[in-house]
Amino acid sequence: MNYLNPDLMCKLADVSIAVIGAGKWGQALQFALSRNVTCKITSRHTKPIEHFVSVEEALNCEYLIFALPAQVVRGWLEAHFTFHGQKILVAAKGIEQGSGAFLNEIFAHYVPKEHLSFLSGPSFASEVMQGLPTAVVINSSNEILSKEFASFFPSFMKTYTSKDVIGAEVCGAYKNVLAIASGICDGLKLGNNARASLIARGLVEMHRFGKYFGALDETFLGLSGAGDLFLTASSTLSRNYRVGLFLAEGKRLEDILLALGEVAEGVFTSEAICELSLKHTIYVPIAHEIALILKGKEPRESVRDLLAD
Ligand SMILES: NC(=O)C1=CN([C@@H]2O[C@H](COP(=O)(O)OP(=O)(O)OC[C@H]3O[C@@H](n4cnc5c(N)ncnc54)[C@H](OP(=O)(O)O)[C@@H]3O)[C@@H](O)[C@H]2O)C=CC1
Ligand SMILES: O=C(CO)COP(=O)(O)O
Repeated sequence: MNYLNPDLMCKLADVSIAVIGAGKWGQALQFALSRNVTCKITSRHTKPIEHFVSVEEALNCEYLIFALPAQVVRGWLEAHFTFHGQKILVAAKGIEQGSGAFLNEIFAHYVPKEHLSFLSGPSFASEVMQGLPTAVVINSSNEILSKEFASFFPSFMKTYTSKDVIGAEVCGAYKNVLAIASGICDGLKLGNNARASLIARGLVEMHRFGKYFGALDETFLGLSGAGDLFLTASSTLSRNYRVGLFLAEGKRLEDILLALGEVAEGVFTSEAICELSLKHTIYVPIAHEIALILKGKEPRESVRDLLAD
């Protein structure tokens, strides 16, 4: 059943929109948007998906949704993208390792700010793929753009809008690191008290980090912050949480990532957060310990250090 009014449905029929990146999230977003619009999709590898098109054809669409891992976005834009008025929704969640650049900073080299928006909130691709109720936030300095993208989403996905781009970005990226921490905590069987404390302290830590970059308090209490953190840090559906579980079992990171076969952004973002916190003197003890564990530190030693801190 579609409850959209007939005028809006006529307009939606003409929308030209494509998803860039046919991984788990890209395919789930295409599935969701296809309830209302004809949504094309493209990817590095050709896939047998309806409305799969070439990169060139996708880039000719008026609306583009980027569902690529954060670490490859800059290279992809450099290789393929020319701006000719497209409106963009960035669906990735991560901070670039090495530069410490936020995605809005990377995209700003290619696209004017008023053409950019960012998706956030608790949204496992596998549940969106089943049409289960999901709430997300579209964040942009351009509220008209946020509302345009919001109008494309199906009724099972409730969309909110916000102007706090940096807040949404920090929350989406930081919670992946905290999900690894939570997976480690559960993998070590430290108990429910420990996990709740870790998630609560994690929320304080990501708030402190985000405030430094100008994020709004309310973003951390809402869907983008607490919502996505609670989801990801407490479910084996999360790839980042599963990375943590396997690290606690003593598995090697290379083997974990190979077996995962999908991106776990927290692995790279933990390093980016450490780089930024060092540069700007921000206290980020959990992200710091996760970065050390990913480089080989014994997880139990990190727990001891965090408790002693
Ligand atoms: N999965 C989820 O539940 C959610 C994911 N996200 C975020 O969305 C982003 C994408 O995640 P997800 O789709 O799940 O990840 P996947 O690992 O499932 O897919 C990654 C996609 O990126 C493409 N890709 C990988 N490396 C390159 C490269 N070097 N050049 C071009 N394309 C590349 C792959 O293309 P190909 O398959 O053609 O090789 C694939 O389409 C991440 O930032 C993630 O945090 C956000 C919310 C929910
Ligand atoms: O961002 C997500 C849900 O909102 C997906 O988390 P994972 O990448 O850890 O699976």
